[in-house]
Amino acid sequence: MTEATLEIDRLSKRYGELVALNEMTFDVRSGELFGFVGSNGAGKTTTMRIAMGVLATDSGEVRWQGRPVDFDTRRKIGYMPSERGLYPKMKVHDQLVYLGELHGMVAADARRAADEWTERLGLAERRKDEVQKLSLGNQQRVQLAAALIHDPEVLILDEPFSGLDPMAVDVMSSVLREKASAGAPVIFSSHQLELVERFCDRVGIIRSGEMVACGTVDELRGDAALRIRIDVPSAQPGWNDAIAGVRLIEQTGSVHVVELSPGVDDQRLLAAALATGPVREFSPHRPALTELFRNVVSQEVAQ
Ligand SMILES: Nc1ncnc2c1ncn2[C@@H]1O[C@H](COP(=O)(O)OP(=O)(O)OP(=O)(O)O)[C@@H](O)[C@H]1O
Repeated sequence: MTEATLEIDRLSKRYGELVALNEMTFDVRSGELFGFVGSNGAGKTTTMRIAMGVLATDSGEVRWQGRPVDFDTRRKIGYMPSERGLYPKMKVHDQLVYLGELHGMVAADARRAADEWTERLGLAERRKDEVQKLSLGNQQRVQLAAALIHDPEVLILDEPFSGLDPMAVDVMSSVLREKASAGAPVIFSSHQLELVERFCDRVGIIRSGEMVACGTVDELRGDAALRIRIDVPSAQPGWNDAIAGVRLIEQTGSVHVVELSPGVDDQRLLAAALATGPVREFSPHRPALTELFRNVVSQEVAQ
């Protein structure tokens, strides 16, 4: 394990009978953008709150640079809670300076950082406004500034993109990428799977408090069964029935997406397709993260 890694090691958490986390384990490496996804109630917020130390774990450990996260280490983490944690009546700039000082910055440094981040995040005109007078999207920008003000070594962000307009998504994305490029591990939760797929280096899909798939989107695809997209305009229904291990997933007009069981020879399928007449398309179908996610969720239902 490299030193600059945030390790989430077998975290378990119960609320009475409810198992919120069951040995949740993964790591986020230096310079990496890690997308943390899962259904509502899967355990994302619980994991992040434990990692930040605002919630106690029943068992397991969170480590940063090989050492358990403690009070001092926590000051090196930038955290954006899902419930948002700003003081509504405090002015934007004052609030950021105050939060910077809480993290141990001297006032002049905190003021300079508040100037820089409000500028960078498009809030320069709003510095003297009370937070409660800002739109939700702008409050979220302030929340991001609050997570960044003390130049943290690690970023843990709970749904930072929810409710942002496309311009704000771009600003948020470039800031997070910049922090990762500077060496920080960046973990964020999101239900916007297209964005996660486009943006993250690795993705962790959790289900019922456990990590069930973790890796690059390509690696996650590697675990999925091979799917092929075939356009056979002259085919009659049942044209592929003779080949065992081929399952029709969807059909739109003459375009079929089929799934092949392990060991099924795709060339036999191609021969069957050619036997129907012209074949306009025959290509591996690369499932999007949304589809991979649905597969994981449907396994949950099937269990
Ligand atoms: N304080 C609490 N008391 C009891 N149960 C709780 C508490 N906090 C969370 N839970 C439960 O723990 C489970 C995990 O919740 P958590 O908020 O971590 O999920 P999540 O993945 O962040 O969900 P979402 O995508 O909806 O934000 C859920 O079943 C939730 O109802």
